[in-house]
Amino acid sequence: MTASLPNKNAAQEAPVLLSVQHLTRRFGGLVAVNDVSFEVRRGEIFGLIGPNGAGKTTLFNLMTGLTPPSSGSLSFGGQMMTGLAPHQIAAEGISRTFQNIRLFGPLSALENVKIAQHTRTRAGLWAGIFGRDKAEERRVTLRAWELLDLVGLSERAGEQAANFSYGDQRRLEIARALATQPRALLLDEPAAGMNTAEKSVLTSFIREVRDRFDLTIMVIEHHVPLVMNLCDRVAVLNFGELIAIGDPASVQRDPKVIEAYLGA
Ligand SMILES: Nc1ncnc2c1ncn2[C@@H]1O[C@H](COP(=O)(O)OP(=O)(O)OP(=O)(O)O)[C@@H](O)[C@H]1O
Repeated sequence: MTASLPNKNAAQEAPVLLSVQHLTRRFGGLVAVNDVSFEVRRGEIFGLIGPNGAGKTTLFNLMTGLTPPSSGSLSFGGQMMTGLAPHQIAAEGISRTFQNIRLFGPLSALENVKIAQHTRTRAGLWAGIFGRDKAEERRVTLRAWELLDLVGLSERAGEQAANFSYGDQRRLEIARALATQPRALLLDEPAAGMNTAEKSVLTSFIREVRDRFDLTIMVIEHHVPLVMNLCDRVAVLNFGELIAIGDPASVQRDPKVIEAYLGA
């Protein structure tokens, strides 16, 4: 696996891919995401941090259609995504992983990646359930092998996902997310549950995935050294509000950010 430098300058000049405008989500009296606006440029690795309960996962849920916004909008590649169902947003090219891993535990790693491809294959979901034609099946299987190889799991393709370590399950989740051929990948705490050795290779792995698939990546992560090393820019949420955005070093020095973390 080859490490690459963050393409910070390239990302700064690249066109905007994701535009979040005044996104707000209320749950009863609680404003989980409060009038949040920012833009992510093509090719960026964009971090989203903040204390527990700050609204990070809710923001990902809003961006992937799992939770409808109370107000505000998301556009992707200039196209409005607000109001689309999760499978439509995935088909447009925004894919994600989850904080609580959502693999099919009893199925093999290979089957997990094959099933994830249904949003992109010609025959769609019905074929995922009732079987594809032979040529399509071969293509889907080959691509699943390629993705497992990329995340370093091809030698365990036949093993049940439930038997994998946390770190390997997270890598398998990334392979699944890539199976839909996204343009943007949203990673919700990819280092959670990983041991130190797994965490140390995660940065170069995520950069390699970005470079190889020409992706734009947003990442929620509590592990601060990882965020600081990995991300071109970082946004900070606190009580649902965007309190800081910028390069990792300046965000880390921002008094509002320091106060949010010390007060948490
Ligand atoms: N479906 C829901 N119904 C009611 N409240 C919710 C719901 N989802 C999230 N919340 C609340 O919204 C707030 C933001 O939660 P969210 O999970 O987005 O935070 P987070 O920044 O991802 O936290 P963590 O770092 O702990 O995962 C919390 O107060 C949470 O309890």
